[in-house]
Amino acid sequence: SVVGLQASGKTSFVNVIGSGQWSEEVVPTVAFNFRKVRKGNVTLKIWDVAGQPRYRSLWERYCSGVDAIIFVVDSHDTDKFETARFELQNLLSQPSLVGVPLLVLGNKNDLEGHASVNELIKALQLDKLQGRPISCYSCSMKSQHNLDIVMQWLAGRSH
Ligand SMILES: Nc1nc2c(ncn2[C@@H]2O[C@H](COP(=O)(O)OP(=O)(O)OP(=O)(O)O)[C@@H](O)[C@H]2O)c(=O)[nH]1
Ligand SMILES: [Mg+2]
Repeated sequence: SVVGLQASGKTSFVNVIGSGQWSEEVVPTVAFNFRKVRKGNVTLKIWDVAGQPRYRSLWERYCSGVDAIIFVVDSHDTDKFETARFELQNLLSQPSLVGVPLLVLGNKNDLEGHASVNELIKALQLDKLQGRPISCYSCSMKSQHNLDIVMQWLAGRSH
């Protein structure tokens, strides 16, 4: 399940891994989309959930029972880190999501002034989280930087 604040790049991520298609013009997601992506021997079934405030109450439902939660952050939009931290910590405090692996993507690292992985760990208080596997990568859907390690991580969560 892919969650995170609006305009962080969730749908761009799904588009890029699904079809290699990058676009500046992506329509904000309404509620959610489901997509199947085949990569080698692995088929990913992905919930791409909308990030605007009115849809955030859907996140928990779409994250329960999944093999991994991907939380996408716009690593260039530092003003939104506090809201991202709040929403992430709130989501992960749900009893239904205990133990579900978490992958945090600091997206848009093609933009000058983006936060590093260490800055994201601090801002989102990822070091406070316990009881689940957690990884955090800096990446860009635009340049496709680090998408290979993201795919490796996801393949490792498959069963
Ligand atoms: N520069 C840059 N822009 C990006 C990147 N990824 C996404 N964007 C842009 O960010 C904007 C929002 O992307 P979306 O993929 O629609 O974001 P979203 O998280 O799905 O947003 P919601 O569906 O509203 O929750 C679009 O204009 C994208 O082109 C990136 O890696 N670099
Ligand atoms: Mg979207």
